[in-house]
Amino acid sequence: MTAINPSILSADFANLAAELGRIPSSDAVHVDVMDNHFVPNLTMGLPVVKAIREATSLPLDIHLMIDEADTWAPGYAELGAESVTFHVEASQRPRQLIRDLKSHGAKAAMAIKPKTALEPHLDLLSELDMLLVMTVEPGFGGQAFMDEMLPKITAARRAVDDLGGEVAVQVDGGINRETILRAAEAGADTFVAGSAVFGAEDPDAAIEGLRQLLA
Ligand SMILES: O=C(CO)[C@@H](O)[C@H](O)COP(=O)(O)O
Repeated sequence: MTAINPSILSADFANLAAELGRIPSSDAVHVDVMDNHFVPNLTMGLPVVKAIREATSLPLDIHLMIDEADTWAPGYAELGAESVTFHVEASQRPRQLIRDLKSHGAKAAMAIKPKTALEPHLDLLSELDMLLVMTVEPGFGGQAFMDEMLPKITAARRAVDDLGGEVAVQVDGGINRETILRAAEAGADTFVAGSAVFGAEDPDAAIEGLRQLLA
């Protein structure tokens, strides 16, 4: 099963409800929460994500690029997100956090930055619903896909397959019509795309276009 999750970081923030209406065929809406500490950019927090939750019936895939994930992440699960992704670099007790997210009914996902090695964190894999391999330095949309992350995606896929294949492997950053197949062939199954979707005249057609490339 593959999924295309458009990132609203590239949407018009002054018209978010209307923008959500332009992506009805999304598998989930990817929401980038940034705190200007963990990453050098600031987007939104719980009140805005709550408003997004109320403005759409699409599942929400929350990507937290924030410090103190252990404190803040459960709140996003509580408001009804389908999945909540925390960065392993921002959690002091990831195993407990995964349990907390699940106890609030959300899927638990963990992200790793490009410079973070995967192997030291693979012991958490069996408890996760999704692993996000960042394919750009987190913080901004519109960056180029880092081909040097392909081996990390493959390593993640192998580790997931060894466990029985229940954990999704998500990629985020620079995913577009040129790069999506490379990421898929390396082992990704869940694709976040910001500028490739919201930069298109018809965002929903852009989602369908990406899907067809994977078919
Ligand atoms: O998390 C991030 C950036 O840190 C992403 O979700 C971006 O929003 C992806 O944008 P594109 O690279 O697809 O334009």
